[in-house]
Amino acid sequence: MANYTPKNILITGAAGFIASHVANRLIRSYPDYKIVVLDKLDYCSNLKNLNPSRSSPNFKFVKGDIGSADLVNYLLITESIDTIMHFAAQTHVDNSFGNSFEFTKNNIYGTHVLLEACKVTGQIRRFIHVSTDEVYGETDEDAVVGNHEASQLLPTNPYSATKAGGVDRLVDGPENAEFDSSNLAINTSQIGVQVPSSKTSVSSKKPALKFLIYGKTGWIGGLLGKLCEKQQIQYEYGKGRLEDRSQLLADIQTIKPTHVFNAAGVTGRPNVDWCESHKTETIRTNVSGTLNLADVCREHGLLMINFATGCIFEYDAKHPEGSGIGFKEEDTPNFIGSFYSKTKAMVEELLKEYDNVCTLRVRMPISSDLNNPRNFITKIARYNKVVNIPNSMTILDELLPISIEMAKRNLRGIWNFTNPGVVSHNEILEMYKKYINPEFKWVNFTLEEQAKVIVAPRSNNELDASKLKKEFPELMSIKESLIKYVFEPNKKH
Ligand SMILES: O=c1ccn([C@@H]2O[C@H](COP(=O)(O)OP(=O)(O)O[C@H]3O[C@H](CO)[C@@H](O)[C@H](O)[C@H]3O)[C@@H](O)[C@H]2O)c(=O)[nH]1
Repeated sequence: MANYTPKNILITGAAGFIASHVANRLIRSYPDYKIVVLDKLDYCSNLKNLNPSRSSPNFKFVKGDIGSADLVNYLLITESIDTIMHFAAQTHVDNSFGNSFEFTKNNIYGTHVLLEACKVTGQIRRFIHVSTDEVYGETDEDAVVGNHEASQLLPTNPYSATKAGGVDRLVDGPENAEFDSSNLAINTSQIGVQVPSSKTSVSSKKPALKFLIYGKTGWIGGLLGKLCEKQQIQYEYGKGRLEDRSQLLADIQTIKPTHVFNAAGVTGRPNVDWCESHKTETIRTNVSGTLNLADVCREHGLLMINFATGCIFEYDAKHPEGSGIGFKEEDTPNFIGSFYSKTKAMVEELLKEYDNVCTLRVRMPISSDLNNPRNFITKIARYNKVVNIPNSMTILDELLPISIEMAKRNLRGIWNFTNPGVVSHNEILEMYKKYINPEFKWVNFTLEEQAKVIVAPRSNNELDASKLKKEFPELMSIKESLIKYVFEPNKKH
């Protein structure tokens, strides 16, 4: 929660008196926040209240009822809502005597629908429920101490009774929810005077997540499963082939995941040169398959975390080697030297059209398992000759837990998924020598010499990891991470 800043806020009842002021103010003062307002435009609300915001790009109005679970779930998912400010309510006390059912429906059932949606989607970081001071009933005129948040609720009319009902449900909380809930009791007869909010954190409870992971036999897919077990997150591996839409549908229908991880794909054995001689197989899985899965997930309102590659760039005049100027998320790929990279760049471009996809650009992945033949360190330690070029790389031990957190935060779009900074082959092998084997020796060769022993050129680049660092300030630089996660735990000397 420490790093949480709202991005996409749902305001219910925003055409009403109080919420429209809040919505208009937020839209004006925070152009970076997307404000989605939901209101059924009942007798006590008026769309004109939102006139000041109508033309703002960060404003979206949806006419609808908070009592519709389908609508609320749909909105939370498609708009990537992370924060709810819940104002929608039937409020006219007099009406509540003759028409108490409407009050129960809106104020209790409606609130419960919202909370259930928080539980089901598992993506709401903060829920602010605007209530009323009337839940406390009458306070003696000569009372010395006013009501505090934990005071007994003694509503005296059907309206305040429904508000107390809604609040009760909120504070008890939907089980499994992981979000902060704040109750604001507002004295509507004296707008502007607010009882301070009480914060009830239920963040120690686990959210009801269920991950569907593709890539069971792969390195990253295998590690993800282990992480889920460690973090007690429910998960299952997909049985379907990515290129078979009906099998993917069957997986989603039987597993009913909250999120889908795609760590399936061909990267070639022993290396990407394999793709040069297996082009249709590469297309089938990496292109058709990935797009298929993204599309099926989109149809089901599911976020797909896609393990992609950053090997679609190479140093150029604007991003020269050693300059510290890395390629950013929005930069257009400029490396198509290998068939593998070429198709990956094409898929990335197409996936931009899918707003349910989070693309993670992994590079030269490294883990603490130095026996794994996929591990970049293992690879370069075994080659007869190695090139020596600084590159961005991904320390899986640090970054895979971050990918899970990204799913929980429902982050989308493209992310350079590497540790900040670069490290060269020789710098890694020096560390290898220091921590693992003091006898270790290696021979360097040039890219031209390397071209004679491999089929396709390899990409060398620096990715700008500042977007990831901003979201996860604790992210370590590549060299620090290498020492902490790989070399210290494997230290032999
Ligand atoms: O004789 C050699 C062969 C390769 N290399 C270098 O070793 C590194 C790894 O190359 P290679 O083993 O051929 O790996 P790739 O097949 O290019 O695989 C990398 O890129 C793939 C696609 O992104 C990822 O799936 C892999 O995990 C990642 O190691 C690169 O810097 C190469 O330039 C040498 O120094 N000497």
